[in-house]
Amino acid sequence: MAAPESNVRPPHPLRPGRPRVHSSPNPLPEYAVEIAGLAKTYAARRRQPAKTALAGVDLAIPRGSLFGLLGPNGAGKSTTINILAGLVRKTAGQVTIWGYDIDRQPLHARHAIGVVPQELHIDPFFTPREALEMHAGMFGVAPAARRTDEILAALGLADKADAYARSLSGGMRRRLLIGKALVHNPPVLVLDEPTAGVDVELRQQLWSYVRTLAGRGTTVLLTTHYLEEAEALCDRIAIIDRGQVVACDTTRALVHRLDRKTLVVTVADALDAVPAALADLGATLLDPLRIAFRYQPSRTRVQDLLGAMQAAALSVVDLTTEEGTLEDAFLALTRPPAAAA
Ligand SMILES: Nc1ncnc2c1ncn2[C@@H]1O[C@H](COP(=O)(O)OP(=O)(O)OP(=O)(O)O)[C@@H](O)[C@H]1O
Repeated sequence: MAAPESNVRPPHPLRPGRPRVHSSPNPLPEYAVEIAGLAKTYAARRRQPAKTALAGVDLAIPRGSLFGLLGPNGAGKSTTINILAGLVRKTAGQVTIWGYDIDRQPLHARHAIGVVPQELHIDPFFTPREALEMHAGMFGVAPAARRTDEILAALGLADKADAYARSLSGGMRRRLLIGKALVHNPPVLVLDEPTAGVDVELRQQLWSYVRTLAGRGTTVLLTTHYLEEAEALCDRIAIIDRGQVVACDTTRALVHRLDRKTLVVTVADALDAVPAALADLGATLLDPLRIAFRYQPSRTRVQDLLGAMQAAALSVVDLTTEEGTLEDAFLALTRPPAAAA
């Protein structure tokens, strides 16, 4: 499949099918998506009170990044994505996609983005080939400029190109939805929970395809509930909670920021309990031969912990250290429902 050409403007909405080489002085925006002060309050309906889903979100997604948007249920992830996709109207704030303001240049903005929705809704009466062709038509991509066969092949759907969509498995449907989001060759691809409910093998396939797209220059924004997915795929992550961004950093820095590590020491002789001096340093007994120290690397040196072991006349046989995980960072940064105001 041809590389999405990030230096090529999406097709002009009024002159479809003819992507134009960007002629502005700043052909490649520094940020593929910029969001400032984004707010959304869903209006009250019947017995439902008004609901503020986003309360001033600021996000800058660097061009070419694989960016993860994480957050607990109801945090505002889908609302953010639906605003980018033009499906939900924001209450306040500014959004640009590939440099196009979604209020002032909505058609350009929409052509710069492909959105893969969470729901696996596919019209059962169209084959994958027909579905892609129709979608390309909707975006005004001229027949000669369409890449239907390329996309079907890249997504492993070539042999199902002319099958009824209703005969496709869940995984194939998900891939077809990705294909639909790519027909107009957008520089920004948004995946809302791309691997929810898919098996391990397909998850690996999708990850690999997402990495390929990112490697070719497509900016990818994905939401996921699977923290290991974000950790494995994303170079930057924003954590959103109750409509606000509570952290936004490189994946590595987020984990590092936790400032928590665990040192596990194996001792030569079985213990009934940790000596009091070690308990004061945060040590606990994992089993009679292993002591765990949970410590903050910024405050405590491993050398000091080992010194305390020696002072307690314990003979060390082996030791390992464990970093915090993204899950630890996520839990530390988001509030459980009970702690909510
Ligand atoms: N159409 C709507 N009308 C009223 N409230 C809504 C609507 N859509 C979402 N909400 C509310 O807005 C808040 C944010 O919802 P949103 O779907 O954006 O969160 P999310 O982070 O995507 O959650 P999840 O991970 O569960 O999909 C929630 O409290 C939700 O109930």
